[in-house]
This record gives sequence, structure tokens and C-alpha cells, in this order.
Amino acid sequence: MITFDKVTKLYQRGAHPALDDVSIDVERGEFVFLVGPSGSGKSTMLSLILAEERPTSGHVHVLGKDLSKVSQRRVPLLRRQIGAVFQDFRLLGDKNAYENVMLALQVIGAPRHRIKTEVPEVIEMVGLEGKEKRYMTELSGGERQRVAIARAMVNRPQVLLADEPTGNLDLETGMSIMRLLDRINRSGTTVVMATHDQSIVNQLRKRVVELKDGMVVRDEARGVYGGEKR
Ligand SMILES: Nc1ncnc2c1ncn2[C@@H]1O[C@H](COP(=O)(O)OP(=O)(O)OP(=O)(O)O)[C@@H](O)[C@H]1O
Repeated sequence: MITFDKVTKLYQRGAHPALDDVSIDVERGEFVFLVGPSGSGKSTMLSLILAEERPTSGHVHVLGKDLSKVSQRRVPLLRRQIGAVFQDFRLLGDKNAYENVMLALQVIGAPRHRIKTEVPEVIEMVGLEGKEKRYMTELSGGERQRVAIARAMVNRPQVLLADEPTGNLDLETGMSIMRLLDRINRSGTTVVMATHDQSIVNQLRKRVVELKDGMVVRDEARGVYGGEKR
């Protein structure tokens, strides 16, 4: 589903590589935590999967395609199959919850009947029914992240990428977001999530890929992250 084959990413010539010869495989249906200190390369991996960045050397394969062979023109088509959520939600403040989700379908030219059935479905899936008309300032952080997840999932992507999705939330709210991501994963979506949040990693016991200085230093099934015996 996602393969990094000897991937090195240098943002600037002469700088320390953000990723240094990284090779990993993520299978369909997996849930993977990317962990490691700030600057270790987690967001860079997600940017490469989204084809926002290109590797300096090596290859990234996503959904059976070698991204180095996907033309810029075709990148948007590939991205439709990948949902993404971020720590800062990246929602439109002047739109309500329903409109924020609907826009994700409108930009890909989805017909109105599809929007009418699928937006309410995904809003219900994330547990926001009754709050469709609320603007972002009228929602809590956890609810805003639910809107962001609904927006990412409305196009039924095969892969969901999450960059610190609980970073702005308290532990309990973060756990409720994790239960939602876990449910999304169990229904078949591959999830790759970058996080610093040790308690979440340690409670969920999923595959853990640990980065340090751009290198994979640990890749463990049902792993933990800090604070507990390795
Ligand atoms: N657009 C960029 N231009 C130049 N350097 C960058 C860019 N993006 C990231 N870097 C550098 O690449 C390295 C890896 O950064 P990255 O954001 O991938 O780390 P991270 O593990 O996601 O960190 P954090 O947990 O703080 O988000 C860092 O040294 C960072 O300064």
C-alpha cells in the first residue's frame, strides 16, 4: 500500500538529511504510528506520501504507484485516495461543519445527490450529528478535529494520514479521537499517524516506527513509545 525504498530527503544541499535511507512497507489495513523527537522526519514522510515533496533519492510507492512516475498533473487524482488530518485542523472558519465537509466533495466535482447522501453519513460517523450548522468557533477542539476527519474521510480514501491529530487536545479528548481513528482503521482504511503522544501510543499498541535524525531506529508490531519497558 505504501513503500519507502531507500528514501533520502534533503531540503537543502549540505544540510543534514530530513530522511536518510528510509525503507519501510505499510500493508493495506495497517495502523502505523510514526514516532520520534521533533525534527526526526515524521512530517517529511507524510509529505512524501502525499507527493507534496519529492525524495532526493529513492522511491516512494503509494497505492501501487511509484510517485516519481506520477506527473504533477496526476497528483491531485492520487491525493483523492488519501485523506489527511493535521494538528491545527486546517478548517475554514467562515464555513460551518457541514460546508467544510461538503467542500471536499465539491472540489472534486461530485454530483449534488452524492453530496446530499454522503456528507450526512460521514458527519454521523464522526459523531457530529446535530452540530452541522456550527461554525468552527462554536465547536470544541475535539469537535473540530472530528470535522477535519469527516472532511478527510468523505471521499472514502484508502489511506488516512494524520499529523499530530491529538496535539492540541487534552488526553481524554485525544483518546476519543483515537477511538474514532481506530474505528476508521477497523473498517478497512490504512492509517499512518505521526505523534509525540506517548500515552496514546502506549494505550493503542499498534505498529510503531521510530525515527531519529531521519533514520528508522525501531519498527515494532504492537509497540510502545517511551515511558514503558521496551
Ligand atoms: N520545508 C522545509 N525546508 C527545509 N527544511 C525542512 C523543511 N521541512 C522540514 N525540514 C527539516 O527537516 C527535518 C525533519 O523535519 P520534519 O518536519 O519532518 O520532522 P518531524 O519529526 O515531523 O518534527 P515535528 O515533530 O517537530 O513536527 C528538520 O530538521 C526540519 O528542520
